Amino acid sequence: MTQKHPDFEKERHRLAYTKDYMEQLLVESQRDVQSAQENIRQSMADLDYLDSSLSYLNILTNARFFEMARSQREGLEAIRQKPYFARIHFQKDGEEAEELYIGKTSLFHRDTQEPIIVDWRSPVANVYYDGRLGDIEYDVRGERNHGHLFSKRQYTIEDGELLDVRDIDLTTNDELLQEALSGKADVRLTEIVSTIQAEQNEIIRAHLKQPIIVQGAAGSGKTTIALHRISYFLYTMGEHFPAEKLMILAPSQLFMGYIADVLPELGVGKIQQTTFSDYVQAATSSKLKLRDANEKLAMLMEKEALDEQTAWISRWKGSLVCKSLIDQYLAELEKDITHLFDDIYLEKYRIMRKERLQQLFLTEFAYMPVEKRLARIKTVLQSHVRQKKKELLHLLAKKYDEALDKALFGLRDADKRKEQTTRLIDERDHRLPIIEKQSKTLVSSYMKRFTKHKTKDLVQSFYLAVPSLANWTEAQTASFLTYQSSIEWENEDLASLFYMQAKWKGISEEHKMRVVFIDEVQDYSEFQLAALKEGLETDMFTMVGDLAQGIHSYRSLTNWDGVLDLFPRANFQTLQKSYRTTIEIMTVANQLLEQMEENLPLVEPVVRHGILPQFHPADSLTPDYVKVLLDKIKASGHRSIAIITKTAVEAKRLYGQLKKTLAVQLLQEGEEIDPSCTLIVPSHLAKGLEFDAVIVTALDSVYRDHPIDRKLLYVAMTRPMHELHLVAPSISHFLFTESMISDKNLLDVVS
Ligand SMILES: Nc1ncnc2c1ncn2[C@@H]1O[C@H](COP(=O)(O)OP(=O)(O)OP(=O)(O)O)[C@@H](O)[C@H]1O
Repeated sequence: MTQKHPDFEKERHRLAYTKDYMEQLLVESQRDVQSAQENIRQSMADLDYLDSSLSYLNILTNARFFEMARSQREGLEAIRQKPYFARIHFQKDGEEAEELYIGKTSLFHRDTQEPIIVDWRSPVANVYYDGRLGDIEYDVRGERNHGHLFSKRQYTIEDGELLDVRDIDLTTNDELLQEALSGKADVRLTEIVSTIQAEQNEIIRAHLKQPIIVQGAAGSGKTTIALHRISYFLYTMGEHFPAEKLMILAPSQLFMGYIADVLPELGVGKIQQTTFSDYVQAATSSKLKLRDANEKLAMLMEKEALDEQTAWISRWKGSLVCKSLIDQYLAELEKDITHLFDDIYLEKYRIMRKERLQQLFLTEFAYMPVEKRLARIKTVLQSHVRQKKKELLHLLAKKYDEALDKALFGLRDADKRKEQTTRLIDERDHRLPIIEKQSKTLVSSYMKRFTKHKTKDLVQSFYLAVPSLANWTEAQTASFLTYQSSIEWENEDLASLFYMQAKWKGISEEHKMRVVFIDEVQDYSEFQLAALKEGLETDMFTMVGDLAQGIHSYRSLTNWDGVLDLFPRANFQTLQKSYRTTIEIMTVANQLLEQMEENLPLVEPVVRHGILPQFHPADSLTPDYVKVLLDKIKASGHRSIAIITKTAVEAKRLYGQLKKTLAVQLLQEGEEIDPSCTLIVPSHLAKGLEFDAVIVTALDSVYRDHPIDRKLLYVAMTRPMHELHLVAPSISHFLFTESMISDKNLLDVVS
């Protein structure tokens, strides 16, 4: 048995003290909840015969009290089994040294205000993640603080029991991290607050109002970090940015399920979680039947390359050239609208000149989207008409009064006088009500000349107009028009759609997010990012991705330069270390990375060893073979296992073959992962996921020496944490040569 830490007993007492205090609070908050409930019940009963406003007030106050007590109770219960995970012994300059225990939320002693637990997101906790021992500096709301860090200590606490205590300094390996990485056999992502590494901490806490772009290796924790940054953001800036104004854009519905449990664990609720496609459709009120994005990918995987036309159009739709052509197109439409303005008359009086209206439209309201400008002009006109009508009625009434006076007192001839006054009275009684009536409908009938358009119709008419705006050859124009007539909507059109909405109608308050987090950003085009940024009028974006996994690169980013141009204030960070995979697996995956055009540095796995990846030469995967293999993997203690195929067709075929005898699930977009099954998943859908062990197959088709295949294979190979198995008739199906096996000893061949 290993030696216990000399302070173990002391720490056990400290834990007992914390737990006791928490129990006491739990009892109190339970009492508070009950008393609030009782008060509400009483006030309800009193409603009928007491002054009801007083009872309502009572109900409201108690409801608020109830909510507070309940949320305190829930908070305490969430950390009951593991109140904290680390301690720093720290002295701020000019103050007494303190021992601060760091956990998922903070807890202060009600009477003494002593911090019993300090939140991991608090400024001082940064010292734990960032600080080396000795003299250190840290920021609190932009102010530099100095201090001295004497020690950092970590705890293993399970079910409220202290199991281990260890001090960490520069020389000790981070055992807690090692433990965290070697365990975990879940198909879901978890929070990592106790083992966040310094380079990850830097990204989580990087200036929150500044955009950040992270190029991170597979398994470097990008998704995890993005989620922790959200939690940190709300903790630090939640007062100014409510959770409803934060949005995380995930690559798929499937992925959202995969991250769903982490956010509540990190104390994050209510934030918008969606995909780019769903968000754009909601924000533009369009329901689109989008062509399956993977159709093109499948085409790419079968052919040498997408046919030049298709690739060219996809690239163009995601480019800033397309964006500037929309600007040109909209400028033309604006011109057309400008010509529609006429002088506006109330009865026979001109009450506003068209030049004034044009000036409002083109200059004064130019900062607004087109339809918003027209709506504003309508309001301006309405109040102007109201005003003018009043003036006019007053003026005319006065004019008729004077004329009547003149007729009554100026005309001697009684007949003439009568005729004149009657005429004047008739005329007045006819005209004034007409003015009154006309004024009511004048503006709305004037505004009818400006027809409203659906955003998606505008995009379609833009596409029809493009050939006259772009410098295309006849052949390009012809292929574009043929292409457009063959499809309805596809992922590539979403940028135009969102941008058009922003410029023409504006993004409604409900969809106007103020802070955006994007995972797998390498799959976005420059235009998609530009459209989001302009439409939302913010650059507070956290963007994480990996160019090596850019399997849609025919239509998305191939380098970061363009994104840096779009976000000139951005902080650019790279993460090279992989926390997911063993050294043995990463060494094989790195062979692929070396062959890629992106020139990305090799991934450094954290020091964790496992078995060599195994190559199983086989023409097919029979149920018997899979069963033996799965049993062997499970015997090593691994639970989450996936078979990753190259194509969706192969996945389906394998599923058909295995489902009768084995518990397998064919993973499809929009489905939940069933942890009790072995998953069968095509490589493009495996992106972002992780498993204990992965079996990569290339049975029906080979991974070719082609950028897209290399990326797909790289994605597949970087999914496992512990074991990688490759199954194909020949090792060349995985882009490896025999010498890699014999000379470099990278793989084990299992016959
Ligand atoms: N500091 C850490 N402590 C413990 N586990 C970590 C840490 N950082 C990352 N991990 C784990 O490493 C794995 C990979 O993390 P994550 O999925 O966030 O990486 P990623 O960069 O998004 O990967 P990919 O690009 O392959 O999708 C997860 O299991 C995560 O919990």
